[in-house]
Amino acid sequence: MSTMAHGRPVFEATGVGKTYANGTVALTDVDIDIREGEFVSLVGPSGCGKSTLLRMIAGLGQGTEGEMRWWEQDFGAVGQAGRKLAFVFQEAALMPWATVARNVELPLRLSGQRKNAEQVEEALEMVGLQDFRNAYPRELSGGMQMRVSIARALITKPNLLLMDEPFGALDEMTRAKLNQELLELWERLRWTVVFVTHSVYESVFLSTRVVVMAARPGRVLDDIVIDAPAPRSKEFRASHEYHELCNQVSESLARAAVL
Ligand SMILES: Nc1ncnc2c1ncn2[C@@H]1O[C@H](COP(=O)(O)OP(=O)(O)OP(=O)(O)O)[C@@H](O)[C@H]1O
Repeated sequence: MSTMAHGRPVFEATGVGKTYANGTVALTDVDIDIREGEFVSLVGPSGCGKSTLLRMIAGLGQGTEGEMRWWEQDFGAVGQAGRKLAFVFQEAALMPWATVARNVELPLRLSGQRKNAEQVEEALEMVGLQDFRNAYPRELSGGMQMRVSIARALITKPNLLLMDEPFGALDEMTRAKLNQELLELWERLRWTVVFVTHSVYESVFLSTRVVVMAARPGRVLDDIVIDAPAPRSKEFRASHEYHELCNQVSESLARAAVL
């Protein structure tokens, strides 16, 4: 899987810094290079700038220093064929008055597209929610609501999927199940993913690379390649290799915490 690091560049940041208007230095001198097909997790102590960086990759907020490139171009090129990105937030953020199908369809409607039934079905099928197309969000568990949120991102057929702690609010069992499902989708569809998490275990299970960040000011401390082959499953979680990698990320995080 490490060979994928040689794919074409999807996102590159060089010397990127971000100082908020109130003077908080959220990021300083960040260099990061994300290649096609990678699954990159951002981990680090609270306040190290993970969400800030993810939002900047999404074009939601500019840096105050440095340079960012998307598919070797500026942000203006994002949205064209082969250069689409989608964002999944920690909260499922569904419209409570609309059915699952209507929620999933939203991005297509917002872009003025009609006759979306087939694509809605396809997206629902990817997350295993075909039988819930007419249900309302309140009728679903937290894990199912998050699946709807993921389907709503997938319907746009993104090339780059940005996920900000999507499973942070779920119980361990549901989280492990959704990790497995996400990985299976990633193995099948081969998007590039940038994933923010607080969980070392989750980051190692999912990623081809774990980027460890430190706080005050937010910066990249370590970049750890997770060179375990796909498909990853319960056996990988139980393996010696997995635990070794988790230790490596934990040690790096411990260093980040005392900096
Ligand atoms: N809109 C804003 N205005 C001012 N400061 C902000 C803003 N958003 C974030 N910050 C600050 O920037 C720093 C980085 O925040 P950010 O949310 O990116 O970190 P994080 O690593 O995602 O944190 P967490 O793990 O707690 O979600 C923090 O000190 C935070 O208080």
